[in-house]
Amino acid sequence: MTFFKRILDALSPQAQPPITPQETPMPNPVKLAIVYYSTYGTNHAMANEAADAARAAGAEVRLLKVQETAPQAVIDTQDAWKAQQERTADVAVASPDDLEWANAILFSAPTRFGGAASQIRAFIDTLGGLWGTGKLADKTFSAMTSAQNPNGGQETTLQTLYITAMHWGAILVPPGYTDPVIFASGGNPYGASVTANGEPLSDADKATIRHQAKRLVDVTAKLQ
Ligand SMILES: Cc1cc2nc3c(=O)[nH]c(=O)nc-3n(C[C@H](O)[C@H](O)[C@H](O)COP(=O)(O)O)c2cc1C
Repeated sequence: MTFFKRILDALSPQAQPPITPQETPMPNPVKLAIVYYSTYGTNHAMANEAADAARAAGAEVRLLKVQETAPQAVIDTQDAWKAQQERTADVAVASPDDLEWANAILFSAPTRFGGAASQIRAFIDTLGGLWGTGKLADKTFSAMTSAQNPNGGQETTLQTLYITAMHWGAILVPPGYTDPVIFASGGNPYGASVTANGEPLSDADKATIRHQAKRLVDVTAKLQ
C-alpha cells in the first residue's frame, strides 16, 4: 500500500464511523440535580419531564425525591398519597452530597398555603453544613411548582425558593419570557406553575417545563 493510498483510506467516509449526537459525549457535561417533593404525583411528573429535557440537552441528571416527613399513619389514610409513595419507592432520596455534586439545581415542590411543601423545606434545612463551607455557591438554580388553583400561590412559592437560593450565592435561572411557550402555560416568568387538577400534564405545561430545564442546562454550560 502506498503512502498516499493509506492517507486516502484514512480520510474516506467509510473509515470514519458516522457520529450521531447521542454518541458525542459532552466533554464537560452539566451535572443537574432535580430535587422534588410530590404527594399526589404532579411534581413527580414535572421532575420527570424536566429530567428528560435536560438529558436531551446533554446534561448528566440525578432525579431525586426528598425524604417524606409525614407519619406513615397519616399517609395511609389517603389512597392517592399512598399510591404515589409506592410508585416512587425506587427513586433515590436527595442528600446534601447530591447538591455538592451538581453544578445546576432544579427544585419542584407543591404549593402549600403560598409556600413550598414542608418536606422540601426540611431538606433545605439539612444544607447548613454545605452552605457553611461555601459549597452551595456559584451553582445555577431554577424552581417549579404546582397548586390546585391557577392563582393559588405559585408565584410566592417560587419566590421563596429563589430567596433561599440567593442565600446560597446561587445564580438564578428563571424562564422569564424567553420563549412563547411560557405564555401558553399561564405566563409565570418565575418558573413552571402547573394547576394540579388530577389530570396528566398538559402539552403547554410540558413545553414550559422542557424549556425551563433546557435553558438551565444551556446557561450552566455557558458559565462552565
Ligand atoms: C396542606 C395543603 C395546603 C395547600 N395549599 C394550597 C394553596 O395555598 N393553594 C392552592 O392552590 N393549592 C394548595 N394546595 C394544593 C396543592 O398545591 C396540590 O395538592 C399540589 O400542587 C399537588 O402537587 P403534587 O401532586 O405534586 O403533590 C394545598 C394542599 C395541601 C395538602
